[in-house]
Amino acid sequence: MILAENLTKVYGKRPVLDSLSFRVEKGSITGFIGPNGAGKTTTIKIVTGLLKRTSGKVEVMGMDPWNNPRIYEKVAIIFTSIYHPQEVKVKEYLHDVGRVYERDPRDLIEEFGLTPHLDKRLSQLSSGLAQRVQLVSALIRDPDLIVADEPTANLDPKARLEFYDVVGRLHRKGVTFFISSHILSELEKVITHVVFINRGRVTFSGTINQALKVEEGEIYLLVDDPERALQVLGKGVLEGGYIKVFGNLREVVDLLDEHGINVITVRRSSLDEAFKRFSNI
Ligand SMILES: Nc1ncnc2c1ncn2[C@@H]1O[C@H](COP(=O)(O)OP(=O)(O)OP(=O)(O)O)[C@@H](O)[C@H]1O
Repeated sequence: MILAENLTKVYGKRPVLDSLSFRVEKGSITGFIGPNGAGKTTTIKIVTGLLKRTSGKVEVMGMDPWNNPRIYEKVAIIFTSIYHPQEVKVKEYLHDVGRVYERDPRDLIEEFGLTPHLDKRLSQLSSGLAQRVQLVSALIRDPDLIVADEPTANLDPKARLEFYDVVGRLHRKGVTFFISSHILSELEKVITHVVFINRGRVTFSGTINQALKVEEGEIYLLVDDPERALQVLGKGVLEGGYIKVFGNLREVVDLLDEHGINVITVRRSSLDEAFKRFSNI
């Protein structure tokens, strides 16, 4: 869906992106993770055709995004807040987008519970509601790919969960996501792939399972027979329904499997720790 090869961006003489290479697989929810100033926004602007790269290759759905309005037919962008004149009313904004993409937005407005808010001005919306309006405006074009730059940065925890709920729902309908964030805790639950960036360099790119793979560490397991699992393992404790055990994930899961115990969910070290490990922080 997205391919970047040796992508660089230099501002003046300052290199901000240093030979970035990564992929966003079709059908994935890829988290783009790095601290402030790492280069996430710069990368996202290049990928969505808003900024010209200095060198390297970028393809989005097989197209070079620079100077290519065709990518906006199938790619939608979501920012932290709506970049649009704030005195405009929700209904004017969404109907205008609908006219551009020749689609009636009324079903989406209803589906996303925006009907009672249509007469509000964008400036009057709570951040959660504003983000829902942005999502609907993105969905009007029926995108195959949604690129989001820190979409939850302004949201309270409840609105963040709602946002990722919608992401999960759209993903099941086939939309691919590339989402930048430095708030990792909720991203971890929803993403399938991850690209770590630090100081303009990609430090890791792969599946979430690869990113969280640790040789030995603390593992949390949800199994169908926790009592027997503890007996089989000969170590570990039960914590809020999960078995917490220190060990090698592969060995632990294989051992339980040999004894016919079904592992329902595995949780390992957090994305935060993985990012630090890959970035040598
Ligand atoms: N127009 C510009 N001119 C010069 N330097 C810039 C420009 N835009 C961004 N930078 C610099 O490039 C670096 C990367 O910025 P970028 O906004 O891409 O990072 P980021 O990972 O998105 O961080 P944040 O979460 O803070 O936005 C920063 O050091 C920033 O100061």
